[in-house]
Amino acid sequence: MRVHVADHPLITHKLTVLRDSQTTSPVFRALVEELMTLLAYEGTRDVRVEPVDIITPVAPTTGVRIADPKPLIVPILRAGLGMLEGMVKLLPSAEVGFLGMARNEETLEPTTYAERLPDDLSGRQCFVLDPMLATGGSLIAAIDFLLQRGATDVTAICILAAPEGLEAVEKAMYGRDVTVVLGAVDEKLNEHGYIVPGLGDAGDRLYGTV
Ligand SMILES: O=P(O)(O)OC[C@H]1O[C@H](OP(=O)(O)OP(=O)(O)O)[C@H](O)[C@@H]1O
Ligand SMILES: O=c1cc[nH]c(=O)[nH]1
Ligand SMILES: [Mg+2]
Repeated sequence: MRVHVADHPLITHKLTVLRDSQTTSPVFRALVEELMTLLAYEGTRDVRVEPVDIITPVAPTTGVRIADPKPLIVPILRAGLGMLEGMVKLLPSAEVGFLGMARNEETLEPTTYAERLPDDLSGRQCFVLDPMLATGGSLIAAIDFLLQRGATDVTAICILAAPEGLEAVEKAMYGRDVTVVLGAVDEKLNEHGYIVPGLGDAGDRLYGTV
């Protein structure tokens, strides 16, 4: 498994505003989308392309286009939904599938409550979107799901991770064609499984249930 932590002052700046408990839901939503666009640049570095012949006003040339089968973007509901728009802006030809997952706040175990994905993902390149990688349980379950359906390579894009969760994902995905792109790796998890310093509950902050 490959891990890439974005190291860019614009990302760190936007992350600081995102973390601030005074930041309102509308601003939080806008920042998640902007951060997604910046992380997508890194996350799509290995997107598959194929050659295409075109004619410019001056001369014929060969360029590239996103290859078939088109990539599949999979936001993990709810919080991953906040990242979807930023990703489809950069990859408008991609297909979108959905996984609904909720972490039990006592046991910290994830459950999958909704799934809307193509049955056969053979040969598909998948991009999983979830802002938070805490214990890693949700991301491991989501990636396992896609690999079992035949996905060949999976890139997860997360805004924040805890070192404990990242290690768990690395262990679970050892030897698999999986890449994790992160905005930052924070200090630790607290006793409630929250990322410290983190940003709180991403789903609640996006959709205003606090
Ligand atoms: O790494 P983990 O310990 O599994 O935690 C991370 C998960 O927790 C959050 O979702 P949550 O379960 O709060 O659902 P929500 O997006 O509906 O708020 C987050 O968006 C991840 O999916
Ligand atoms: O810090 C955390 C951990 C899990 N889910 C979140 O939304 N935030
Ligand atoms: Mg939540």
